[in-house]
Amino acid sequence: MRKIVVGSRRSKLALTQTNWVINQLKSFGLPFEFEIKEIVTKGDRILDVTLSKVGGKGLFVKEIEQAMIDGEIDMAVHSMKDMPGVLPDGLTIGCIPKREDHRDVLISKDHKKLAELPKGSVIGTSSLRRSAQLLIERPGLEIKWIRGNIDTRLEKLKTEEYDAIILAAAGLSRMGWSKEVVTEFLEPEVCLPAVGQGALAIECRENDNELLDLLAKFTDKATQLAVNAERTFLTKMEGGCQVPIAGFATVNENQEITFTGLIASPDGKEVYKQQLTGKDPVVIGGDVSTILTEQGAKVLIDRVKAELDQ
Ligand SMILES: NCc1[nH]cc(CCC(=O)O)c1CC(=O)O
Repeated sequence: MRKIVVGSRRSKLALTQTNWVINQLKSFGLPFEFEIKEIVTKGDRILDVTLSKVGGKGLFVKEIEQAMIDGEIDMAVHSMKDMPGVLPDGLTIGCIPKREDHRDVLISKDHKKLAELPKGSVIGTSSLRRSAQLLIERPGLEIKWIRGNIDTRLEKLKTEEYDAIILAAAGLSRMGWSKEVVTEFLEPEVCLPAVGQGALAIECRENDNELLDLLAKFTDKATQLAVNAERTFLTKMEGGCQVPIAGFATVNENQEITFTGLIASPDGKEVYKQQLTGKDPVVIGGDVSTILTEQGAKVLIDRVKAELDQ
């Protein structure tokens, strides 16, 4: 019987997601054994700087990918939104399970919704995407960076000078937090999610056909289409988490994809947003990128990146 070694970060969310996927795969009753190997990534070691300054996305996945290339592990479960747009040679996303809740949520100290928070309220987030969109909606709010895993952030809301924090609904529900901690679910019209938010990526070696056959059974077609449109947009815009970039797609019963892409300045004063519907995820993700670029979004991205480098 083949033993599949699954690499995972040591965080509670990563281990929960990894165990969930393994249990789903086991339920197919196929002749595989699974073993988890924990890997500490750069993103886990560096906790005191904002993500955008230390290199954004790849942080949580690079070391895990190297272990896969070296044959130390066979597969890994990532949050899709932590995945860079382009994968290293030899690796592939073998499976995309059905997406969890795609929304961001507001959790505030005295249960005040976004519209009710007094001017000057301090919101904890380290995502430029979230802060830019909050400032578009409520220019009077103050943003304060916050780092750490989900539990740490909820604790900091209680003990530090934050009036509210923003988290992904998917992370909360995978960790078993009840909906009761949530003050308000932010719909995509208010806070467009990160590319891939709420979805998982199961990564493996491109030539591991045995494992790829198993993983194929577990892919959700609608999620795959949506994520494909979103990631095409991400790659074409050359965004990372260094710039406020958001992209979210839904798929209807006729397999039609509606994709919305957004690029904004960190202060929320400059916004480029476009929605398209179509059948081909690569075409609509690419077309939204082209339209936003023509409107000036690429110039904005380059400017924001140059400011960060200073
Ligand atoms: N930024 C870190 C991160 N990466 C994935 C999730 C969980 C949600 C998801 O899978 O999209 C989170 C936590 C959060 O943003 O609140």
